[in-house]
Parts: sequence; C-alpha cells; structure tokens
Amino acid sequence: MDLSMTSTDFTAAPSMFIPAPVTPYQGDIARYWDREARPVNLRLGDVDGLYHHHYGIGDVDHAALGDTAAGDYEKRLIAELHRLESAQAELLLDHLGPIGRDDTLVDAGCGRGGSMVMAHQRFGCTVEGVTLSAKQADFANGRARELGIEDHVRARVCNMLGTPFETGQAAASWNNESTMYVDLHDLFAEHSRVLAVGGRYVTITGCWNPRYGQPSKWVSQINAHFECNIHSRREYLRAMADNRLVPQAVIDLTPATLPYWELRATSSLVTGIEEAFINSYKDGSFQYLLIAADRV
Ligand SMILES: C[S@@+](CC[C@H](N)C(=O)[O-])C[C@H]1O[C@@H](n2cnc3c(N)ncnc32)[C@H](O)[C@@H]1O
Ligand SMILES: CC(C)=CCC/C(C)=C/COP(=O)(O)OP(=O)(O)O
Ligand SMILES: [Mg+2]
Repeated sequence: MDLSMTSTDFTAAPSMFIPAPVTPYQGDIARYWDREARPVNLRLGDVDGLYHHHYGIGDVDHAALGDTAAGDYEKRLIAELHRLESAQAELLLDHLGPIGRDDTLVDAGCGRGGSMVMAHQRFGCTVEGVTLSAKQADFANGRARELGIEDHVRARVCNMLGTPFETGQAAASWNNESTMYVDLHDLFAEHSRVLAVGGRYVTITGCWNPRYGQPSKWVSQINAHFECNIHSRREYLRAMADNRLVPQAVIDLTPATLPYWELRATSSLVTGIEEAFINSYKDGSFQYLLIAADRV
C-alpha cells in the first residue's frame, strides 16, 4: 500500500496546503483532534504555554498543593498536574541521547506542540512535528511564533506513516502517546527510514500486557473513548525488531503514572476516563511504557 500523500490529496487552507487523510479512519482522527478543546488540556497548558496531550509521571508534591480547603487549591492542582505532564516529556527527552544545535528531531503525532518546544529549548535544535489535525498544527505553529522560535519548531499536517522528511535526516524521533493510532510495522518502517543510522527512537505509550492475556474491558473502554487501538507490549518489540530498531531501555512507568491519575480523579477537570486508567494499571492489564531504541 502506498502510505504517502499524493499531490491530488492537497486542498487549499488558510496557512498551508493540507493533505487529505489517507484513510477514512485518519479522517475521523483528524476531526477528533480538530474539535478537541478539553479544559484538562487547555487549562493545564495555560499554566506556562506548553500544551500537552499526554499524561503525567512522578510523585505528587503535596506541599505545593497545600490545603484542599484553600481558595486557590484548584489553581495549584492544575499547576501540579501540568508539572507532572511536563516531567513526562522531560523523561522522553532524556532518552534522545546527545543532540546538537544542528540536529533535526521528528515528533510523530505532535499534538499542540508542547514536547517540540521543550526539545528546542533543551537542545537548541530544529524540531519537525506532524499531526493529522490542521487545528493542532496551526496552534503549535502559533505558539512557536509567539515564542520567536518558528525558524526551529514547525508542525505540519501530515500522516506520520508517510512523512516528507529525507531518508536519514533525523538524529532522533519520537512518539509521545501517538502510536495507538497506527499500524506499528508501518510506523517503525517510517521512523527507520527517517532516522540516521545510530539515531535514537523513543516512545512513551500505553500498551496492553500480554501477561494479562487479551485487552481487558478497561483497555477496550480507553480505545472507545479515544477512537484508538492500543497495541500489546509484544507487538512493540516485534515491530521494532523487524525495522532495525534495537531497544536500549524499556521502562515500566506504570507505578510512576498512578499518582497523576489518582490526583486527576479528584479534580474538577475529570473527563470520565480516569477510572479505566486507574483500574487497568492496577489489575495489570495495561502498562505505561517508555521504550528507547537505537536505529542500527
Ligand atoms: C494523544 S495526542 C499526543 C500529542 C503529543 N504527542 C503530545 O504528547 O502532546 C495524539 C496525536 O497523534 C496524532 N496522530 C494520530 N494519528 C496520526 C497519523 N497517522 N499521522 C500523524 N499524526 C497522527 C494526532 O493528530 C494527535 O496529534
Ligand atoms: C496512554 C494512552 C492509551 C493514550 C491515548 C492517547 C491519548 C488520547 C493521550 C492523551 O491525550 P489528551 O491529553 O488529549 O487526553 P485527556 O483529555 O484525557 O487529558
Ligand atoms: Mg491531557
């Protein structure tokens, strides 16, 4: 199957030419993220201008949260959830290896671009992001302009399975909670193509645990909630091995993400999916994983 965009797919749009999604499913996902405006994402992003669509890790700082009865408790809770989400992105960046200012990084499924900004601020490098959503790409590019880093940080509307990047162009690439929307063999074939030999690939993702047997009802609930298709841990390792990506670190972040979910479940920003994450992490059917792999 040809996974790349063709010139006939392009239609005029306000700020760029937007390729139409390749499959009807991708059209659904593009619409989903074009319409998304949940306070749990926007109000957290408003804390410091880094807008994330991923979850948090680390212990809750109860001293920073203060008294639940205090007038500013809600504001502190939002800042704390946001701190944990940014800590997750920092951990991902920690695993990219040594990155220089002249390097290019690729963020596959970049959302509103929070991780891209953090990567540029840390390494001074160029960061290229792709998302199916024109709204998200416009948002990310708008933030880059506001920060004066638009010459280094750019989001475009593009299928991560068929990107316009040159073969071997990227020193490192990642998926932050965006692998559950695509076939893993197709995805890792594209990362493998775009990465330089010796480059690093990192993902943080939720996966179902083969030790549980099959996807649990909680995993099915998460799939239905986000219109995604969570893969098993085994599928990740097999698809990487088939595409010249050799894992250097596999870290189970499940214990580290539970405090985030338990705190989020007490907030006014709940979306209804908190119980499914907490129960599936606790019954062992679902895992929050970081995998860092070398392109060999
Ligand atoms: C849960 S969000 C994660 C966003 C971002 N990585 C972050 O950490 O904030 C999932 C993202 O994957 C993107 N996505 C899903 N399927 C895609 C595809 N085939 N090509 C490009 N992006 C895709 C969505 O558009 C969305 O931006
Ligand atoms: C770990 C798994 C299975 C993730 C699924 C992908 C996803 C929707 C991530 C968070 O996005 P978000 O930040 O927009 O979601 P929410 O609104 O729940 O915070
Ligand atoms: Mg969120």
